[in-house]
Amino acid sequence: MLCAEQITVTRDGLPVLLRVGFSAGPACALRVSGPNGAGKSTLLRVISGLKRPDGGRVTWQGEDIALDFHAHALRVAYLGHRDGLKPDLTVRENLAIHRHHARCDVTEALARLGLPPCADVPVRQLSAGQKRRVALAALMMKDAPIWLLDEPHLGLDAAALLRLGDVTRDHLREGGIAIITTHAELPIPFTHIITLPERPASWVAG
Ligand SMILES: Nc1ncnc2c1ncn2[C@@H]1O[C@H](COP(=O)(O)OP(=O)(O)OP(=O)(O)O)[C@@H](O)[C@H]1O
Repeated sequence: MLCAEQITVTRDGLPVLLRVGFSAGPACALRVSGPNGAGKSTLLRVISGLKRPDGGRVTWQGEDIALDFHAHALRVAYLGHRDGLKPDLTVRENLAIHRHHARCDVTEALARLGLPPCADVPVRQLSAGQKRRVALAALMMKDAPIWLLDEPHLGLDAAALLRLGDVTRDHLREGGIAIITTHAELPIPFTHIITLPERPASWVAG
């Protein structure tokens, strides 16, 4: 069970998140919604352990993730706005980086995201949507129970959105957790939704 308890984050002395909480167990698909600037990406970074909250805590199986960030990083697969790929390596070589302790091999990951035609192309030559597919293939290779997807639909065409839905549903069927920020309709059976409120004007530094 993953729990966020009373998460508060401030920037420049002003709150971005104020006492946000949720629990997510096996097969939970949590949609995080809210207007631009509401703190969705910030919440994902806190759950990933990349950002420490100013108040509250995140726990996994009842234990504060702050006790061992290295262990937490191993259980999280995070897709941020940037794809985190190595531009001079081919698609296949980028995925091969994740082959140790992977939940599937490179060939399967390529196939699941429709990437075989560009498997041997350097990533820098790919379109934005193709890069996003590679990032998703890398994510599904990681044997991690917690998926954190920050606007995963960006750049994806209709076929790729269906593939995103397929791999996410498989992850949920295997007992995984998916926490997803999105402004789009995704083919994912969300079981929980949290909506972050718009930041009051008095909270936004001007
Ligand atoms: N590096 C930063 N320094 C200062 N303030 C920041 C920084 N990053 C984000 N913020 C503030 O935190 C607020 C929340 O940002 P965040 O990226 O979490 O929002 P979001 O809900 O993901 O927005 P969007 O829908 O536009 O992606 C923003 O309004 C911004 O004012």
